[in-house]
Amino acid sequence: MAKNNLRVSMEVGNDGVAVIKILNPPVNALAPPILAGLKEKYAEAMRRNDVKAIVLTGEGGRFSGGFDISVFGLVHQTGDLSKLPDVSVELVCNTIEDAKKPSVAAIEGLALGGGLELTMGCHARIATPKVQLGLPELTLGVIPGFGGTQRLPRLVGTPKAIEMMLTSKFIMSEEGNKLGLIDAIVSKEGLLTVARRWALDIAERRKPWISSLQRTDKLGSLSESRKVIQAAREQAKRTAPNMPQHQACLDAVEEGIVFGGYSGVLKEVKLFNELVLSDTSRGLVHFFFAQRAISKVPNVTDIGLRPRPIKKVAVIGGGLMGSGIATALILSNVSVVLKEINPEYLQKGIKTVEGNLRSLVARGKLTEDKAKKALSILTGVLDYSEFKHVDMVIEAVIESIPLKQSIFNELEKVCSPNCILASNTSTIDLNVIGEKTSSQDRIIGAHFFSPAHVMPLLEIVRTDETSAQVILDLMTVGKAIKKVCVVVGNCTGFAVNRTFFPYTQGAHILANLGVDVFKIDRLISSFGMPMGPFQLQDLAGYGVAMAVGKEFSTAFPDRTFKSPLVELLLKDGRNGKNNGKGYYKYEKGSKPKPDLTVLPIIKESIKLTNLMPGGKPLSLSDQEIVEMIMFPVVNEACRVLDEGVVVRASDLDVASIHGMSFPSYRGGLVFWADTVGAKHIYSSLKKWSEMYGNFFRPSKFLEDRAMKGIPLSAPASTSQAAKSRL
Ligand SMILES: C[C@H](O)CC(=O)SCCNC(=O)CCNC(=O)[C@H](O)C(C)(C)COP(=O)(O)OP(=O)(O)OC[C@H]1O[C@@H](n2cnc3c(N)ncnc32)[C@H](O)[C@@H]1OP(=O)(O)O
Repeated sequence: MAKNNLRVSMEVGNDGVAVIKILNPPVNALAPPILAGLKEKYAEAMRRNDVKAIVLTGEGGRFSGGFDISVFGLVHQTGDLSKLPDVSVELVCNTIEDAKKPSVAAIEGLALGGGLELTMGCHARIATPKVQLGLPELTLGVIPGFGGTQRLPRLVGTPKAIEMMLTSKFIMSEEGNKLGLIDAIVSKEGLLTVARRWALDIAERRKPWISSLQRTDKLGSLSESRKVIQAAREQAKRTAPNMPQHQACLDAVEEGIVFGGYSGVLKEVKLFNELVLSDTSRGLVHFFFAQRAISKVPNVTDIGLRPRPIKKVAVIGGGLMGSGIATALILSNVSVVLKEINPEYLQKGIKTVEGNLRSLVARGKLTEDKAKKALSILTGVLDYSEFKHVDMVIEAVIESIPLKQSIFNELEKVCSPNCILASNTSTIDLNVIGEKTSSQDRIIGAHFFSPAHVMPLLEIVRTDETSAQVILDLMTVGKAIKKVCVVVGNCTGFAVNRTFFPYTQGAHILANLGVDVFKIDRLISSFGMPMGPFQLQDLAGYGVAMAVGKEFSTAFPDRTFKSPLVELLLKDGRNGKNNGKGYYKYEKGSKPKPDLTVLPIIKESIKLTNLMPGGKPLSLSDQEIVEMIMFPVVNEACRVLDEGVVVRASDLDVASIHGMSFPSYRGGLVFWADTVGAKHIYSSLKKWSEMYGNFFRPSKFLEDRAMKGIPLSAPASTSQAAKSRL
């Protein structure tokens, strides 16, 4: 964030209105100097006799994106809470709300978090159309801390306020106006004029002088409010079991309703200060900045290149992946030519796209109109004649090297020389795919995760030859279709699948050591993964497990564990969720239930592998079970970092969260590993490798860092950087 031009200005007009303006591009974050500046300007406005009222606004078309999140980072590093200025009582209550001159907020663009909280301390709020209003603090592991938990319920009612805070979703100014959060919506041109007049009207008592904190008219009765809060508590227990900020937010709301707004404000500050220091906040704040860092790719985004427009994309293959990719593109207004090899497959592909859109409409995520519009820019084709007009091709056919090579060979002939040639392969080396072409500079991996129109991650895989322009173009398309794009180097499994291949294998080792598979799944779910490794395998289907297992055992034979279990399950007629029979039973309309008839099959596998020391099942603590599954994943992440497959460790954090649903409140895989400590991970893996074999053998990178006490996330040394694949 640019710090040099950060300031608060004040201009007093002939009408007696002081316009106080926040300037801290790009989002007018409320950094400590801005908050100090606000206090200073307010003091001046109170002193000056020529000031009757105040308009508070933001420069550059945005009111404010809230408190400066980098200050949380500083608090996390130092543990020093004094870095958090007293804003809630000092500035919002005493300086703005209880002032002897009224304030009106003039809001453009967005008012989020502390930004919205400042406006709620004002005596009225005027906004332009389509302003984003919200309190997303829970996504940072804290609660609103400038009085938001008190004033929002008083302005929009308790149920809506709780919904807005617990989901962290913003509303638009139009809805805010209906709810009573916004007093009037006016055009951009009229904003300051109306706000000034409104402020004077309050000062001269033509309009009511309302302090939000004193209001009670929207709170409803105590018993009603308690019911709403209790229901929210129950829901949060289910949806956010490991996140303390949800219950804390409800505690603050409840305090204010029971004991009054000011008590609520004091409770809120207390809870806020406790939460800022929590591991959850540390993880989520790290994740916030990590997500923003991925868009900065050295020698790609910092060399003055401009993205070329990508308006039309050809997708080859209408299977699950191809049709998902096509859906993602047309949903964001990118025209798609979907190619298949015969009318039957083509029809099936188009039907899948239609089905994807229908299910989004059914879930209220898309309107009928938008679905129709999206379909209107999809064309099905059986040959390459349309390809000369496309800006990019994404190949999404089965994982066959000769097939992919022949397709890329053909593409080179039929596409324009500037067309980007992308493959959605999840395993095959891109250099091999492009081997028979002379277009290596425009060949790139576009690795979507299934279902491609739902999963947020797009791994952009570059080779040594891929040009910076092509990488930038794919990053731009990815962003346009609302994907989180992480640029990675070329290796088996790329960053995510490579890092996580030991996840299932570790689980299989434990199963073969006699640990209950359902217990493993339960513990891994409580760790924060959406489901355990066995349920995940059921979901993906055993065919995938076999294919992926083969790929990794070829690439990394020294450390793959070959479990006979999947083959035995297949032999028993099980194929996971696909046929309703796996480790779990799948019946329509009910949750998967552990299928105890799988136990003899696991026993057979145990017999074949003969891993159990003395033939007895291993007795492990819950923590050891989680660690024996997650530490090998960290170990592989270390190799990925060592080989420079990602630009920075935090990219792997983002990729693990968006690609594998690793819990965001743990900050991502590497961040979490550093909270556990390299030393403990290393010594545990070393011990297990001696007991159970090479699968657990710690990598050199992990060993080095553990010995030297360097965090795994620390940037690579010069010698390591030299090996980078990026
Ligand atoms: C006490 C209070 O209750 C506590 C708080 O207020 S906590 C803060 C609550 N506010 C938020 O959570 C909003 C966080 N910001 C956002 O969601 C989005 O940045 C946004 C919707 C404001 C803008 O999105 P977008 O236009 O896509 O820009 P985006 O790339 O995210 O951000 C632009 C830059 O501003 C920075 N930024 C955004 N909000 C920031 C904030 N509140 N503090 C510090 N930096 C911030 C980003 O890190 C990024 O910096 P970079 O260019 O150096 O990478």
